[in-house]
Amino acid sequence: MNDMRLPHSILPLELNEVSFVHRGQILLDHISLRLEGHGKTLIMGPNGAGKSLLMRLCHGLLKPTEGRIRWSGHDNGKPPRQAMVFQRPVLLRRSALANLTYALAAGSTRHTRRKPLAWEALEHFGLTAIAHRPARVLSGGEQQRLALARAWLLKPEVLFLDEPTSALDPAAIRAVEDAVADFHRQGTRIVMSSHDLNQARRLADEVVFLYGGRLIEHSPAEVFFSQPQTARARAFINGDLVW
Ligand SMILES: Nc1ncnc2c1ncn2[C@@H]1O[C@H](COP(=O)(O)OP(=O)(O)OP(=O)(O)O)[C@@H](O)[C@H]1O
Repeated sequence: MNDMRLPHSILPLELNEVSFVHRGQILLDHISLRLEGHGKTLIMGPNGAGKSLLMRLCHGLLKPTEGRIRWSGHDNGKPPRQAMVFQRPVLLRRSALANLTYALAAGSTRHTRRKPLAWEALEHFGLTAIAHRPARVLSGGEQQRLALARAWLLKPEVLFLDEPTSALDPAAIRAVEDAVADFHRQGTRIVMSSHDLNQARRLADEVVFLYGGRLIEHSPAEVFFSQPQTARARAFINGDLVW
């Protein structure tokens, strides 16, 4: 597949004082963040810190209560060249192959191109043997690879992954991490949340650390892991309970 970067980039992604409030509870609190370049950003933080919410807002599934999210300087809502993979993949009650051809149809790919492209993606993600199986009976690892194959077909410039490996065994985790590296090699900007410190050390170029809905640190991975700036990040890295 060709380099996924196109001449007119949707980056930088800029969040300016973004808050998300639900029933009077501040779940994300004045987050300002700028993502650009070609790195892999790991969003880290304890349960309930707001990692998923932050990515859903960036992806355009939710609207901020306050503040502004801009792609490449525009407030135009969801830009087309970004995709999201969830912890539990959302798949249609159809075969694996049909999940892919459906996504291509929704993206208005010509009818005659859909099956060849879908087979190419199945092959790329090692899924040809299960092409005709209903997506919902696939194992967790196969479902996640199918979700990645679907995202791959969209050629996203930015890929959000919300704890994509949290329910998987080591071999399936490896397959997802290899796929993430593959996306990145093809030019896709990665933004991924994870609880797993080892995984973050393996993958991250930079870390965004959230705590209680606030952005506490945003730094290069080597700085975050060797010289965290806050006691909370230090405790998190040491595996202490963070309250
Ligand atoms: N769409 C929503 N509407 C209202 N509240 C929400 C919504 N999504 C999440 N929340 C709440 O916001 C808080 C942060 O949730 P979020 O899922 O972003 O945390 P997280 O850091 O991803 O946690 P985990 O690591 O457990 O997945 C939680 O208290 C959650 O109940």
